[in-house]
Amino acid sequence: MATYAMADVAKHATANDCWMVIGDGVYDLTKFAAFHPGGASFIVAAAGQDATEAFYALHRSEILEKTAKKYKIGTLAGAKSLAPTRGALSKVPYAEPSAFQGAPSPYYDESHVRFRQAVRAFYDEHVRPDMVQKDIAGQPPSKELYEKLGKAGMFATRLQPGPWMKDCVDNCGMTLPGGLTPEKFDTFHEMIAHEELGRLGVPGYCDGIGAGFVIGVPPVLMFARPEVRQKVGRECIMGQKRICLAISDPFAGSDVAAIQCTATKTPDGKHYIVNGVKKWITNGTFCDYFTTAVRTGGKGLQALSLLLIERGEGVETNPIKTAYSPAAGTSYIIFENVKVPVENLLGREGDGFKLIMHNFNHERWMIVAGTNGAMRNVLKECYTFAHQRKTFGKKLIEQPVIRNKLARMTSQLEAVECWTESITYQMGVLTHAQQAVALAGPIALLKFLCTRVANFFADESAQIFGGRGITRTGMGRIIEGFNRAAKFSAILGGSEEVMADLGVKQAERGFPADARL
Ligand code: HEM
Repeated sequence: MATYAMADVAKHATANDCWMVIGDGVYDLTKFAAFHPGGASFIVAAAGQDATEAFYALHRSEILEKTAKKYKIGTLAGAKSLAPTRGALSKVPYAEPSAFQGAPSPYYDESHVRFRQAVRAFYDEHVRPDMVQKDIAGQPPSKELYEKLGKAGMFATRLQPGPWMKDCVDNCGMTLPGGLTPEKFDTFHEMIAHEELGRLGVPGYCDGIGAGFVIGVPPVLMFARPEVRQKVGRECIMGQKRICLAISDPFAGSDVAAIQCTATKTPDGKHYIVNGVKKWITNGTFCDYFTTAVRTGGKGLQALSLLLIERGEGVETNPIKTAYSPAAGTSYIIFENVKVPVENLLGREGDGFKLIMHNFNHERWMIVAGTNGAMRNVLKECYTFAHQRKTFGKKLIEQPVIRNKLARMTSQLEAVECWTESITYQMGVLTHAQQAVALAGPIALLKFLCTRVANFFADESAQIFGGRGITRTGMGRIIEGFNRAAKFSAILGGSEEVMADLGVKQAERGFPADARL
């Protein structure tokens, strides 16, 4: 591409011959002006000039990569590119957890930095380019994308460390991001994997990328019979098949004991016949397997079991319209006389509640990690916008009221992240049984805190962005999307109220009988 001086650009300063500079690029916008969504007049007014500041006051960088690409005719001599680099860590204050902006930390080493960059670069290349359009169109991630994600280890690294990772590396041709090995993979790599997906800032489409997998496959990997475990585990980790977790039904959300869906054994003892309904099941509209809570006996928690149901006769999945995109595949599922082999029982009959609880701590922690990632991105957006946007003749960052909002958001997120790291460390060193005793309460309280802070973020970030914070496309699209989805984390995996109560009740268990003021 040609290199121009500013004097060359200045010669093309009319509606019929309209060049301008944005960043380090020289654009000929003569033909585009009439199609400009903001109107032709702005383009013509900037003809022959360096429009960088005006452009960034009103647009996101991605517009240059997409719409403007075909109008780029060269670069400006000596100018610096402002385009974000694929996979790069941000230098915007607090846009990354402190260890990823150079601060020392006991939790991370160089492999975590490489891993975060590789995961981000993968998403930048394979997901970011069309995620917004697909989210708006309500189109779930394609089968091809699922397989690409599987092969690149993007699903495996969103599971707890376990033998399944090495199995897929050794036997299914899977590689791991950033040259990681299964032996090196730990709970912090996993936390980063969840954060990075949340960070993409398109909650509906991104939940379409395996939100069902991360909660649906662990019971299969841990409690299925060996043949079922290997087959289904590999298929799902490699992205060839899709799975979801079907616990809630219309009468039972956080109140798992009220589940009504039944599974009755056939007289020959070879099958279960499943009847019932499940509601709010993420990824249900497009998945192949359903890890399902069913009632195999009478009433109460002891009559619950977990069953792996394959899509087939008698399984009907219908979309539920939620506040975010149908790309997440949120579903209402009807099981009508579905025949399921008894080999698909996970654990033993009556173990359902135990297995669900086993999964819940991890699910709640995972929701926290994803929400933290989303909040980091919102914070980055807010700091950056506050520098780009001018009102009353000043940049937003020069207004004390905006700095106060940033201070409150930053300090709250830093506090949540530090507690998340501390619990992540404990998860990595405690056995599962120890975690169930020691971490159920703290994880519940962490989720409670995290989603309260997310609520605060939703509120304050929209105030910083103003009208753009309530607009689906354009500069504030991430803020608007975050606002629409912030409630999901506060409800899914155990509501905020249940989390708070559980946390304190768990603490009560260890209350010393001799404690006095
Ligand atoms: C390569 C050059 C440009 C391209 C490709 C471009 C593209 C766009 C697009 C796609 C939108 C709609 C954004 C949305 O989804 O809300 C938009 C809006 C707008 N653009 Fe541009 N634009 C360019 C340059 C400029 C320049 C130089 C100015 C003037 C200084 C300008 C002023 C505006 C305004 C005022 C809006 C309305 C959006 C708002 O107020 O938030 N544009 N532009």
